[in-house]
Amino acid sequence: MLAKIVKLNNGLTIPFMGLGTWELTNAAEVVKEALKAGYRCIDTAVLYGNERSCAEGIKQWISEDPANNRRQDVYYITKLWTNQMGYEKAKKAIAECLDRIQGLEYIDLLLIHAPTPGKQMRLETYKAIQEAVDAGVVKSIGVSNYGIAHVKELLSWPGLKHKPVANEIEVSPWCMRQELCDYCLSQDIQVIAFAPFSHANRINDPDAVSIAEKKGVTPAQVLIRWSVQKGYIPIPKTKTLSRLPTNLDVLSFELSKEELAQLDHPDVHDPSDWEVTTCP
Ligand SMILES: NC(=O)C1=CN([C@@H]2O[C@H](COP(=O)(O)OP(=O)(O)OC[C@H]3O[C@@H](n4cnc5c(N)ncnc54)[C@H](OP(=O)(O)O)[C@@H]3O)[C@@H](O)[C@H]2O)C=CC1
Ligand SMILES: O=C1Nc2ccccc2C1=O
Repeated sequence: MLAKIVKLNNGLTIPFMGLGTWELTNAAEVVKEALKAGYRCIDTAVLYGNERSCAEGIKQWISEDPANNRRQDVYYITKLWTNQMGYEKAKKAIAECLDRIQGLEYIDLLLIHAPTPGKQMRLETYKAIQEAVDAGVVKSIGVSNYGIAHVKELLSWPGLKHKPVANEIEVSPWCMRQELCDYCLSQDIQVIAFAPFSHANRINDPDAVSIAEKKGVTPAQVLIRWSVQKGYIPIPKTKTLSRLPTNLDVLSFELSKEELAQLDHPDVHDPSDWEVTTCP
């Protein structure tokens, strides 16, 4: 039986999957409906331009039933964009993130969106986000799109005070990143798996479709379940309200070892978005 929450290396927990919000223009509505359907983790970013709207959806959900829908039951993730890196810029950017979600009080997980601006910027930014944890306005911190070398750089940095709890990276059967995922998990860093459908490019994959038909579920559920069974935290996106409950319903069935192997494509590396895990 898979747990609905995953323990982080700082003792806190994160829901077993989340809702992606990239390109959601009606984020408030989708987020509120997702929470009503049972989602408890929302992934946004400064880049997406919808942090305010995501927060609005969370606040609306809380206000509909404040006795049962509580702030602490929702896990809110956001990310600093590459032009907000560097110590001073990151400090300012964190204040702006908090300002946009007024009423939610804190960010559950703040990530550095990408390693691209270079070592000095990465570590200066990390210093700033560590201070946000010390100030109590951010509960956990982590990274995104970091490769093994970037994670090692951070773990061996003398200034490290709060270990990253997660690395958000693209992972799907067509972008398995086995070495990177294994390395993160070996360091007790959770893998948040973005683009589990490879941006919908792979939703009609014949293997996913045939396994789905056999089990009476959708190919999307099969791909999300693949990620969960690998030990990752998938964050599929949908703007289609009717897809929210089925995408979340992945704990009621199981993929066999053979089915997992049928889906695996260890020799394929086909990222759907960007590939920056190997940048200097
Ligand atoms: N840290 C980073 O650098 C990155 C992070 N991310 C995060 O990961 C999230 C997920 O990745 P994303 O790129 O959105 O791609 P996904 O792999 O989640 O695919 C989303 C697409 O799948 C479609 N879809 C969703 N559910 C179903 C279903 N049940 N049946 C058929 N089609 C379906 C959606 O269509 P529709 O919406 O029309 O229903 C949409 O077109 C992002 O939203 C973002 O939060 C993504 C990329 C980079
Ligand atoms: O969700 C995302 N989609 C993207 C496309 C390009 C770069 C970053 C991202 C995201 O974070």
